[in-house]
Amino acid sequence: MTRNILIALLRNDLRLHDHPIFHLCSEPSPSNASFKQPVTHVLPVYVWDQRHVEVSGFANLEKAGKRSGGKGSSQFAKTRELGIWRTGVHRTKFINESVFDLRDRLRSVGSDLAMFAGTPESVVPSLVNEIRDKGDTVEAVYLGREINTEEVNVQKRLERILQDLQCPIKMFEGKSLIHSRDLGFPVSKLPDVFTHFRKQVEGDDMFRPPLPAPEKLKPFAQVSVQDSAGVYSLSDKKDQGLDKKETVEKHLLKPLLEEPVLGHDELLSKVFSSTSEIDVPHSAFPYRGGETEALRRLDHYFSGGKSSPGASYKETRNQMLGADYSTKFAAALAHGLLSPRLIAQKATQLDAATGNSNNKGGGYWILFELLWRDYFYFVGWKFGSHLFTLGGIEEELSPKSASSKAYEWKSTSSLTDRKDPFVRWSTAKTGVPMIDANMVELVQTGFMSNRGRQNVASFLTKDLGWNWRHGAEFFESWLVDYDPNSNWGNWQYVAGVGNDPRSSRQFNPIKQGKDYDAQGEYVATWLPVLRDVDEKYRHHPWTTSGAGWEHSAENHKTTLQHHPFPIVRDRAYRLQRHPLHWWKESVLLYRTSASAASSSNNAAPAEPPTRCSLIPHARANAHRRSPPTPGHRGVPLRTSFSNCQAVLPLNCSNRKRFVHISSYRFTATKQVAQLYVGYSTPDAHH
Ligand SMILES: Cc1cc2nc3c(=O)[nH]c(=O)nc-3n(C[C@H](O)[C@H](O)[C@H](O)COP(=O)(O)OP(=O)(O)OC[C@H]3O[C@@H](n4cnc5c(N)ncnc54)[C@H](O)[C@@H]3O)c2cc1C
Repeated sequence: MTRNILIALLRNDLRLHDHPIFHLCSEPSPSNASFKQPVTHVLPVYVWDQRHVEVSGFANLEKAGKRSGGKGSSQFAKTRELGIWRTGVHRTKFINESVFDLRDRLRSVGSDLAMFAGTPESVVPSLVNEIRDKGDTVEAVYLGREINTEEVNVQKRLERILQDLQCPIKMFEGKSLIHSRDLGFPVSKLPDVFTHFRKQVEGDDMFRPPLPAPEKLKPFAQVSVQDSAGVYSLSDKKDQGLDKKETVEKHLLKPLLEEPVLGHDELLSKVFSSTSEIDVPHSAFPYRGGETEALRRLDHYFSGGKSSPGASYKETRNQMLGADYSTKFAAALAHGLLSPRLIAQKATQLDAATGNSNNKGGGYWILFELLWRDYFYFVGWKFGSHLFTLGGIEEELSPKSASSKAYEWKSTSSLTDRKDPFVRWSTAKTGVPMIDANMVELVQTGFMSNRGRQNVASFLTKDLGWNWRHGAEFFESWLVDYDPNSNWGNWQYVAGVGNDPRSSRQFNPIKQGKDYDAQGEYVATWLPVLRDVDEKYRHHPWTTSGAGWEHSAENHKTTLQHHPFPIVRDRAYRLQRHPLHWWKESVLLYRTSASAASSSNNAAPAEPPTRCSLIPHARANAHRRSPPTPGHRGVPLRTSFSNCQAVLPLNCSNRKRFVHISSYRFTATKQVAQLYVGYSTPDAHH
């Protein structure tokens, strides 16, 4: 009997529940399955895409060439700017676990999964041809719709190739909480500010109910194809053990471990066992990939009514230690192990059960965050490739404002230069505990809390003035939950080139540390050297003596030999010719050191600020000025003080010279201040 086969190409939708394609392929066929001819068999297919994951660890694999979307053997799955692995060890392991879990789950409902490495544009047409050569028919190729540039290009190429083969292709939307057709406006009219978006879409019926997982699927279509460029069948290599999770993982990790990124082997060697299991005792993300584990986590988070972790989400979500302070659903969402609608349904049910249906319960706030995810998804859809450009989507939204800002992003010239500020940031050597601890956590576990992400992104882009795309690529490599829209969208947002661009979105990592990690437990967990430092000083160990910078530098040398000086101080030495940098860095260092404060020669306003962001044109002027000489009255800098947080110490010093903020004065609006930054000799200081 002729088989009529439906090919289901899976990408970031590795689950059975709320899966429109598996729903249509369930047995018996649901009433909305409008096939041309009755489908007799289904062929679920997963392809390890050579453009995203490095596949050269598989013996005799021939990579796809240009016609099939690849670049042959010259192609490595590396990022564009930094040239680091696009999918690092943690996410590679997680996806592999997820793929094998899906295979097991498919088997449990009477189906299976065909696994390949290469490109979908090579694999799918080969399958179509093979099926037809055997005298069977192909009903269609079904796949989940992706909206980002590269994925859209894959879809377009597939469409073209399948059109030539006269094989229908159909795409299904299943990534977002709200279906694009239910938004109430076309994606092109997406509001530019999140709050406006939320207010327009929020409501009791904003999301469709999730589809149930099929109890039985149509039988699996066994199809064998010959290996060729871009087509490397793992399922057909049982003799090499490539139908086993552990063997596939070993081959996938091989190139990543042989060529570690940025010297991170040092950090990773502490957590990798000889069997390449990763063991991190304090990991906030101790989870494996796969729908099975994701559903278990979902159940855990929402079980227990008022005492469930979900019920207290609003109060705990900004913490940084432990598994339950936030949902940890992001990785499951990124790879489609959990449907956002199932999470939203459970969150709503939790609020109803705990008497919190008034938008005040933990469930509501989880939904709120899922709307942020949706927002970035639709931003990615609307702005396409602008999600990835240096000028960001602001260039599209308001080109005038974007060009007036004239950011001077700094870039890394060599990843092997350990003194390079970006390399120090990415190897957890900035000397600022809140930043370094988060970076260690990321590299060792593949996860970082939202609080941490905001801080390290702000530090890289605002304190160091670094090219934000370097940071985004670094996150892409290391995050288990990497998602193009959430990652690049958030990086743009923090860098001030995305939606709602504001240059003042800058965090003070020391204050943030004190607010969210008061005892310094988080930083001491990931930077054990800080265990020996008094809790009060863990976020600024250089002030341990309490006597200001000079003494603390001595103290630092003796007690914190393995903890670097803050990078901002090092840079201050090197950038003496740029008064602006002096000023910025001095403020960063000294705003926490109460003992450094002394009086100003001008009358001080009642509440002098510490968090200052420069008005852009002052930045440009400051760069043009010649360096001030000792005794010079100072360089006037106009600053905006809308984010004031604490008292600004007025006199700042460093070992060789002293820089002081000699005076400041508020204008009538109290929004703008004139700041005079001057130098004096060490003798003159006391
Ligand atoms: C610079 C930067 C990069 C980021 N990169 C990613 C990324 O690649 N992938 C990713 O999923 N999230 C990213 N985020 C958003 C957020 O930090 C993570 O989603 C969150 O920390 C994951 O932990 P959780 O699942 O416990 O989140 P929870 O606090 O439990 O939130 C629940 C869910 O809401 C969504 N969510 C929460 N906050 C955001 C947000 N700001 N933007 C978009 N969705 C959000 C996530 O899907 C998350 O799983 C990034 C944030 C920043 C500042």
